[in-house]
Amino acid sequence: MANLLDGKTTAQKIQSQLREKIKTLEPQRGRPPGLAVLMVGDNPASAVYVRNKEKSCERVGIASFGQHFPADTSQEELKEAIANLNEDDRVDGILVQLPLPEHLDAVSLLYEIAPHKDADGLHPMNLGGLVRGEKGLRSCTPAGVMRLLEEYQIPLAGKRAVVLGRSILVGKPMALMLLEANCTVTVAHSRTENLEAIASEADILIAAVGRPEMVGANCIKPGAVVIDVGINRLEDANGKSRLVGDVDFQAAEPIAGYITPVPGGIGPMTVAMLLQNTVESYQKRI
Ligand SMILES: Nc1nc(=O)c2c([nH]1)NC[C@@H]1CN(c3ccc(C(=O)N[C@@H](CCC(=O)O)C(=O)O)cc3)C=[N+]21
Ligand SMILES: [Mg+2]
Repeated sequence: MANLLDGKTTAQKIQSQLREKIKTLEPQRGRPPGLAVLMVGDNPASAVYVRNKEKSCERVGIASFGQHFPADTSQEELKEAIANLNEDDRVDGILVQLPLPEHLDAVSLLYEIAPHKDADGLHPMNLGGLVRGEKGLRSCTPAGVMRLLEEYQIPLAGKRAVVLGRSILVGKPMALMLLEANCTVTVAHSRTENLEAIASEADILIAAVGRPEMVGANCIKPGAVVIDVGINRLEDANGKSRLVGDVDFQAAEPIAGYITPVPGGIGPMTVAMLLQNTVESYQKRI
């Protein structure tokens, strides 16, 4: 049976370290770090994540400046809200919760966030820094994956990594971070031919496709490190909802060497990295 990569415990450890850091910095600074999460509309999954983020902020001592906008909010109104937060000295991190309602253009909004307050690492400036291998704010989910691999001292240099998915939020930055860690990286996606054959060559397999339990036994090399980034809410016959990843955990666990659970894997690591990015911006500001 595979070893479990415990994101929940690791995230708690990171959060306690951040809490200690804030305790020493806050008296010197005269204010706590601040994070603003902007949510538009009533996507129930987003509402859960945003609530989790705010609870975690409270636990470590980060002030929340979250704003919840109605579904029919205009692009201009959001731009103005971001501009105000850019100017607000109490705010160190800004995040626009994705996905946004159809009528809004997420890509152009991400340009509006001041790069030094970009807690999600999605501003073109920060993505560009990642491409160039510079230090800077990093996308939270792939950063969480890297941090968890580091925690368990998984060797990466020279290993074959396969990323399933090519989103701007996860797949693309994930591939670049693995490349920076000297993996040999392949990105596979919905148009990839022979996906199973490619996946099963991976020493490190990252599943970020957004399809419940799509990655099965035929995708996994014996002993591989399997990282499940998927968060899918399924309803069972009794109408009860349960959370599953992109990996068929039951099928994968006997084959993999290491595996992340869902829940308790990359989800909590994502939140921990968001808080860490916020504290990093706070430390850098005068
Ligand atoms: N701009 C932006 N940045 C994001 O980082 C971002 C986003 N948009 N949109 C949505 C996704 C999803 N996401 C999660 C965060 C925490 C959990 C999390 O805490 N999951 C818990 C369980 C939570 C539950 O019970 O529902 C776990 O996996 O153990 C999951 C998913 C951040 N996202
Ligand atoms: Mg895809």
